[in-house]
Amino acid sequence: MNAPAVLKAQGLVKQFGGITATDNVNLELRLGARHALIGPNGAGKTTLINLFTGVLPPTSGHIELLGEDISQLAPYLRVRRGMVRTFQINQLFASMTPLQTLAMVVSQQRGLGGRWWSVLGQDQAVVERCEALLELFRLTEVMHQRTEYLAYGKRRLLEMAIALACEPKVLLLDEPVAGVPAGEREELLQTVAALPADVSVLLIEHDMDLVFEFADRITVLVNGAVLTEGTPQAIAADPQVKAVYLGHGEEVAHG
Ligand SMILES: Nc1ncnc2c1ncn2[C@@H]1O[C@H](COP(=O)(O)OP(=O)(O)OP(=O)(O)O)[C@@H](O)[C@H]1O
Repeated sequence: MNAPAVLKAQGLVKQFGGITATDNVNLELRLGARHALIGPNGAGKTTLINLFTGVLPPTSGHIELLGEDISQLAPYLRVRRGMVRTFQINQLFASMTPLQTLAMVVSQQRGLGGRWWSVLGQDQAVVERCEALLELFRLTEVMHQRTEYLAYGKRRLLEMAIALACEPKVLLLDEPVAGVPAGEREELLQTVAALPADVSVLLIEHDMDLVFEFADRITVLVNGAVLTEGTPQAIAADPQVKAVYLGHGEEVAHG
């Protein structure tokens, strides 16, 4: 039997003036899924993520998180209910270290508010959670370096660690390897592969190698609408998908 859906879009529409950026999208992310959302430039991936997170209100349609309608909920309340996203653009605190950053987020998450500096080193549970996150995201060696001096790949890892520190049930991963130099890619790919199994992940990605390595399910978005959805094998073999990608100078080179 299928795992239950943790995130659902039902008849989701977003119009900007005359442009329909999201066109009656139905999508289900299942518990523990490794689900990728792909589509050529301008297909509406970013708009869909903004609808999920609540940054944009839908023109019509509904979004359900863990069985509850969250369509009207403010973005921070969606985070609190377990849906967290990472960002394509670096939004890190340059002058803080990975340890300080994570201590702040973990403390906040545990209701210890802004007292992270006094908590750090004293609250064993916070320390242990930070250590585990630093380890999982391969940041232990650089935990005392200011973020502004970290390699780009390490900063992307820190972004993911911050997202995980929010204890998500649903993680929206926005292009985790975009712009990462070849030498730092492998570490990132391995880390994405090692994300906790109970966190359901929706990956938005242009990199087809990562999509096909990672995903057990793929949704293809074209002109704001779902073109098709299926297993990686089915998507790679789909002539419609090939046509869309070849038409945009990209390639679905797996099968
Ligand atoms: N704020 C906005 N106002 C007007 N049109 C918008 C706005 N945001 C997005 N669009 C339009 O909606 C469509 C979908 O854009 P979107 O950025 O969601 O696509 P995308 O798949 O994320 O593209 P990319 O892969 O290039 O990031 C495009 O035609 C875009 O021009």
